[in-house]
Amino acid sequence: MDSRYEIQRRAGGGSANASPALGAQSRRRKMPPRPADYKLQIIIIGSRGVGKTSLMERFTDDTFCEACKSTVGVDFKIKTVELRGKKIRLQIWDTAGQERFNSITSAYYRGAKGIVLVYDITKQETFDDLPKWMKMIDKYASEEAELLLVGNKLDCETDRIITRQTAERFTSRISGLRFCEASAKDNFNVEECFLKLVDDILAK
Ligand SMILES: Nc1nc2c(ncn2[C@@H]2O[C@H](COP(=O)(O)OP(=O)(O)OP(=O)(O)O)[C@@H](O)[C@H]2O)c(=O)[nH]1
Repeated sequence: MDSRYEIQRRAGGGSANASPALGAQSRRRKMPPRPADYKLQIIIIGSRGVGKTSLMERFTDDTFCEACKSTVGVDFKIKTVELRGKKIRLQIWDTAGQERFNSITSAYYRGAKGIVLVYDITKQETFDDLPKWMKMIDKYASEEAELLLVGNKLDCETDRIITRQTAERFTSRISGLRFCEASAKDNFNVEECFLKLVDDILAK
């Protein structure tokens, strides 16, 4: 993985300047955490059951839930990362995939600097829904927002319906849309996808 993509460790930062007389434990207690240089909001959207919550939880807590409850409305988690020498506090919004929540979830698009649009590589309908989600982005999100399409459940390769080429063809028709495949279950490419998005936001 690119060495720039270094996840911030909660404890120990900046302890080299502390008095040598202090033990490691007290140094940790005395040092106030360095405030974040940037605060960014990222929103995860896509059809029901594609793995939005699972991707968020894998990225923020490194956990995976086999039988998660469907998201009602919106939920969020915080994760702090270091990229390009900056400390960035990410607020990640996980939205419900069910259409009946669209009026609630659409309110969260505007503030997002990054949008993660997810489909399930084993479910045709979740890919067919992408134009509908793109319309939601056009309608509610900032034009400045960075967009990332994620084909999730890569661990289910034998059940794959949507080829990588098909998804790449879709991506190439939409300016500024990036693409990656990942598995929240196997923890494959999840961190890389999120960090690439954040890096693109910072580069802007
Ligand atoms: N095999 C596999 N299953 C996954 C993966 N990611 C999520 N799942 C499963 O897919 C189901 C739905 O996952 P969620 O994360 O709840 O999906 P969601 O998109 O948040 O769903 P809604 O909240 O209903 O919109 C769960 O049973 C997960 O365990 C993955 O990468 N691989």
